[in-house]
Amino acid sequence: MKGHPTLDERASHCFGCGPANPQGLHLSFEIDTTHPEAPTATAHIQLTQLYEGPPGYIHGGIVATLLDESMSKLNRPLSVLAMTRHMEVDYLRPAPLHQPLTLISRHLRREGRKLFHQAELLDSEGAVLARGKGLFVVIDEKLLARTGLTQPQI
Ligand SMILES: CCCCC/C=C\C/C=C\C/C=C\C/C=C\CCCC(=O)SCCNC(=O)CCNC(=O)[C@H](O)C(C)(C)COP(=O)(O)OP(=O)(O)OC[C@H]1O[C@@H](n2cnc3c(N)ncnc32)[C@H](O)[C@@H]1OP(=O)(O)O
Repeated sequence: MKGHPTLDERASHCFGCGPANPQGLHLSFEIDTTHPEAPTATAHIQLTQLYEGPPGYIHGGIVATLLDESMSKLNRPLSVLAMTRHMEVDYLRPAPLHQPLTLISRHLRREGRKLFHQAELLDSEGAVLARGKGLFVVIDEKLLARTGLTQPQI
């Protein structure tokens, strides 16, 4: 790694998706840009007891993390660097550990530097366990430069 690290290099310890974080969730997403104005991001997950909240179920903070991470993955296909400014979560049903679940996010609309996304956590039968809505705000170059980061190829 020479010179300033790129964002991808610095993100390798991201709790949600960083491959180098031994404590992280190691989420991996498939991005679908069939409709470039409305990309989606999908991940297939199955969590262990490390992430337990209520006995047998995923901790609510982890559910929020899953939804946040999933929505954040829509920013790059939309060619922006953005951070979560506001998000809300509906916990509809307890999300079980040790079972295959699907995480899917989609871009809803953009208003200037504000991007509105949505994400859902689904069980294997397609029932929605949790839904998040997020406002992501495009970060400016000054904030990025303050962290010593350079832009990735987006
Ligand atoms: C620090 C550099 C980071 C560089 C990396 C950047 C991106 C990351 C990309 C890849 C990273 C790889 C791994 C992924 C990592 C994490 C994934 C999950 C994502 C996250 O986990 S990321 C962490 C949590 N995140 C934060 O740590 C943000 C802290 N925050 C800030 O740093 C500032 O907040 C900022 C810069 C975001 C904006 O700051 P700001 O000063 O420019 O803008 P302001 O806050 O004023 O709001 C803007 C407009 O939102 C409107 N507004 C507010 N609330 C509203 C609501 N409820 N409904 C409707 N509109 C609302 C206002 O009304 C205004 O609207 P308007 O402009 O029209 O007036």
